[in-house]
Amino acid sequence: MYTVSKRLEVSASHQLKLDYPSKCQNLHGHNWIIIVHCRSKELDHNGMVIDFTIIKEKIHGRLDHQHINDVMGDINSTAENMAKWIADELGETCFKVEVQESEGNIATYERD
Ligand SMILES: Nc1nc2c(c(=O)[nH]1)N=C([C@H](O)[C@H](O)COP(=O)(O)OP(=O)(O)OP(=O)(O)O)CN2
Ligand SMILES: [Zn+2]
Repeated sequence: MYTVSKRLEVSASHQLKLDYPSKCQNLHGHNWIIIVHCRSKELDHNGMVIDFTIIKEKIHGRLDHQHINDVMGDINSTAENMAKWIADELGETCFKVEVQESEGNIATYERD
């Protein structure tokens, strides 16, 4: 099994939809650190699990300097939901995504 990991930095804005009062409902921003992990038993004909540049285009290209709520539509822009959304964007080869919102706040999504 081969594994590749790609670290991305995404500067963007969001606001959470919550059923309790919170400062996080206000428009604010983060410099998210996102680590994407992809794996495959076989390499493609280019000798890759997935091209790092493709990961950057698909994720950084969609999220950086955007309003995350607009990109994710009806999905609440929590770090947990962002991690799942990123995994779904990349497809089956992506088995784990870590989303770090700030130094102490990290969410991880892993496929079963
Ligand atoms: N489980 C989750 N909890 C929270 C999320 C989330 O995505 N998943 N997100 C937020 C907000 O986005 C908010 O911006 C972060 O809140 P907070 O922890 O207060 O963030 P700080 O950067 O101020 O954290 P410090 O620990 O004070 O540095 C809230 N909760
Ligand atoms: Zn936030």
